[in-house]
Order: sequence, then C-alpha cells, then structure tokens
Amino acid sequence: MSETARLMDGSALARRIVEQAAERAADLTRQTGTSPCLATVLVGDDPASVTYVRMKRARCEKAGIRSRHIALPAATTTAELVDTITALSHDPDVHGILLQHPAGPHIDERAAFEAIAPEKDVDGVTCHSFAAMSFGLDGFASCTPGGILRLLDHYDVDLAGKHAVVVGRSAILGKPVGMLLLARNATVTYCHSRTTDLASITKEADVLVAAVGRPRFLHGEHLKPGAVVIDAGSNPGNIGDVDFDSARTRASLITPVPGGVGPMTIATLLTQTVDAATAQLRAV
Ligand SMILES: Nc1nc2c(c(=O)[nH]1)N[C@@H](CN(C=O)c1ccc(C(=O)N[C@@H](CCC(=O)O)C(=O)O)cc1)CN2
Repeated sequence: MSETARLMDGSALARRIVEQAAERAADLTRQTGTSPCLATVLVGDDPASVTYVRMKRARCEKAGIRSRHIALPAATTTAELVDTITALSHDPDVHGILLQHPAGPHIDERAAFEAIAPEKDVDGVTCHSFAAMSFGLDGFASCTPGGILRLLDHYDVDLAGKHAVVVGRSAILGKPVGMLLLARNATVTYCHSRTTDLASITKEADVLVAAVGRPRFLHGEHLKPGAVVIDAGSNPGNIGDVDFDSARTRASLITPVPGGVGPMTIATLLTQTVDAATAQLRAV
C-alpha cells in the first residue's frame, strides 16, 4: 500500500491527444479542402451544460475543427429536437453531432440520441455505438468511458483478471465503461442506488470507477488499499464523486477533479470527430 496515491494527470494527456487531433485535422483539411465539423446541440440554458459546450467548442477551434452550434429553447419538444438532429444527420458538411446531456426532463433523450446517424455519433451515445463497442466492433466509444480507458492505458494499468467496480449505471457513463473494462478482461461489478452494503463491494475493487453524480459520495473507507480510483464525477463547483483527501491515502493511483477524467472526455470527442470526418471525406 502506498502512503499517497500517484495522480493520473488527465489534463496533460488530453493536451497531447488534442495536439494529435489538430495535426490530423490539418492534414485532412490540406488533402480534402474541407475541415472537420462538429455540430453541438444544446437545449435550454443549464449553466453547467452551457459551460461544457463552450469548452468543447473552444477546444475544437484550437484544434482546427469547425463547430456549428444549435441553441434550442428549453421548451423545445422531442419531435422538434429529433427533426433538428435528423437534418444534421443528413447534412454532408457536418461530420459529428453532439447533443449535450441532460436535454431536459420533458425530452425523450433516447429518441433524440437515436436520430444521430451512426457514422456521425462521435459522442458514442446511440444504441448502435453501444452495441458495436460491447461486441468489440468498429464504432465510437462514449467519450468519458473512452477517455477513462485511454488514461488507464497511459498509466499502464493492467486490467486483465482485475476486479473493476463501477458505481453508477447511466447510459453514457456507467454502463459503457463497464463494457469497455469487460472487453479488457476485467471482472466487472456494477453498483447502483439499490445496491445493498456498497462498501463491502467497493472494498473488493482493484479498480474503482465512481460515476454516481453525487459529490464526495465515496471515501477512503470504501477502498481496498492500493486500488486504482477513477473519479468520473463532475458535480457543481468541480467536485468529484470521491472524497479526494481520504481516498488518496489508500489508493495507488487516482484521478483528480478537476484535471482528471473531464479533459479526457473532450479530447476523446475531438479525436472521434476527426475520425468521423476522415471516414466521411475520404469516402467522397
Ligand atoms: N452528450 C454528452 N453530455 C454529457 C457528457 C458527455 O460526454 N456527452 N458528459 C458530461 C459532462 N461533460 C461533457 O459534456 C464534461 C464534464 C467536465 C469536463 C471537464 O473538463 N471538467 C474540467 C473542469 C471544468 C472547468 O474547468 O470548469 C475538469 O474536470 O478538469 C468536460 C466535459 C455530462 N454531459
């Protein structure tokens, strides 16, 4: 057991990944005369969502990726949102589509996500992408899970035979990250709001992924000594799902918030946008 865990620096790794995406975007633009384009769709004005979309667009701009922003009023209906996304799916000048989650309580978000053409699903949110990822076929990973795996690889975390515990089961985070860990031969346990005696399970985790969306929900006492701790929480005020101070005295490796998983989410989105544009522009 280590005294203090080593930090997994998502900001630094994400910077390198974005630089690589920028080089590939420049090459593609030179070769085809068209730069990659990401459409960002935001329903309403939730402050956190506005910030995340702004961050995504700013990083696109730095990387030579165009973004086309569609801001829809909070009262937008599911049918209107589906129509908007369907039009983007058919627009040859748009290579990737991002619908910021949450789209609002009255929206059927699954219906809206499914209007994204699979080849433009750079955020990895459609059933097609989830199935392809689960079966190990070509397709786009959900961005936060994809970023987490990249971070684990960068820090040489060998997942085969390890017990990975995922706390949370959301469609774009908990469920897909478990599938990616399973594909690396980890033994995966999902925990959620109905799990009884959560600590007895998390204490068995070699790798713990916190994806609950509740500030400082997991503490040092929830951890096995030496565990690798991935905090995928992004709660208001930049507070993670893990109590960092108590967790870092038991973990061997840990992601900070901010500066851990968050930047990897955006780096994955940019990489996948360039991948999508490359496939679409080369096919012309
Ligand atoms: N359609 C999607 N919606 C949402 C996703 C997603 O992947 N696709 N993920 C989350 C939020 N999210 C991206 O949208 C996100 C959260 C946090 C960060 C991030 O980089 N955070 C920084 C700190 C933020 C700051 O500096 O203000 C960090 O952790 O260092 C990026 C993306 C929900 N919705």
